[in-house]
Amino acid sequence: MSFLELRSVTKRYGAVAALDGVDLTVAAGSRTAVVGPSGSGKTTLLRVVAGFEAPDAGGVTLEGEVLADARGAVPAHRRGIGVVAQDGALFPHLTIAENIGFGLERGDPGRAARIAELMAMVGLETAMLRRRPDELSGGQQQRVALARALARRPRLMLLDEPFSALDTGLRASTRKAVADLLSGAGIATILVTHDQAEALSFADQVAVMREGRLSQVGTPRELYLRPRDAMIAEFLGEAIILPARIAGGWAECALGRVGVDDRELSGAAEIMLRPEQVSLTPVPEGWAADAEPTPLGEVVDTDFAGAACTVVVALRGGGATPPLLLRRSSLEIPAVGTLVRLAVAGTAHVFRG
Ligand SMILES: Nc1ncnc2c1ncn2[C@@H]1O[C@H](COP(=O)(O)OP(=O)(O)OP(=O)(O)O)[C@@H](O)[C@H]1O
Repeated sequence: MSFLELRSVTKRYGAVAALDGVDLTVAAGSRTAVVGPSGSGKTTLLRVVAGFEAPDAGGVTLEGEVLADARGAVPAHRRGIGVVAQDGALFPHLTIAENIGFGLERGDPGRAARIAELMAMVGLETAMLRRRPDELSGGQQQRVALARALARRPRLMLLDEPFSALDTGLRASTRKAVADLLSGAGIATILVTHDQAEALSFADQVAVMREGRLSQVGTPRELYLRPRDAMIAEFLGEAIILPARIAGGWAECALGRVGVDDRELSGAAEIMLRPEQVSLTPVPEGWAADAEPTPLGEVVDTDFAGAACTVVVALRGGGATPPLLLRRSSLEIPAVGTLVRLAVAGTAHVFRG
């Protein structure tokens, strides 16, 4: 039995199928990230699990308990599920202590201690308890929202883009702190995010949504290295997609002969490489071509961006192949016009049509 199971869940708004027969399972204590284009149904999925919406068809079970099916739905406050929204949605007129304690019994003698414990869990100073939300930074407010959601000891935590309002550095550190906290507490989590790097680093399982359906579900590594199609490939990072002829586990393509991850397929197909698989070495003056043909290219553009600068390379004899967009550190950017040799590390992924 899975911890959380969605079976053929459908949710319509008029003519729009926001969810169209979604099957998803989430293991106890695991972290799932849901990504997909705007309007693909990610928030609706969370709302159905939380109990803010009832599915039109299909069912949701948590630890074997039916939360929603054709017969009805358990109300949101009886599901034991915590929710943190994009803006934290704190009550602006209440103090931090009152916000965190909102779902706790007023007369409970252990209330103050529990609030202090939750503050410590999310790494906030108890001195902040008397402040109001607008006296805290965005990252601190998100931690308070998390503490409030943790207060009732949820079985499952739903995070709807909780880090999107934070700047890059704070976002990464808050995400790490939240991930460690939820894992430490053994709470299964579903995170909705627009940020592919966030999805890949946060989750054990990534689910890609498209038009109300799950296009692919797998580990971050599977989805990044073996996406089912070009849309998923490009959704999860930069991709070099080339036409190729495949035979015996090798592809002939604009980058020469490249090993592929599909030994059975033969014939024409598209292959995918991640930019970090392609290395470039400037060709020295007076260099004579090897007996072994080496793919060559010319640097036609560069863009400085610190640790991950862009180097655009037009392939020599690449025909209609668009220039390759590669990433290099600030120490390794060749000048525009440099002739470079290209080499591929690892295998290319073949899209099976
Ligand atoms: N309350 C509603 N009434 C009518 N249509 C809705 C409602 N909520 C969502 N929809 C529609 O359902 C579809 C899925 O919306 P949803 O908010 O789940 O997408 P999303 O993937 O979370 O999008 P985003 O990334 O932009 O937040 C969209 O076409 C949206 O317009």
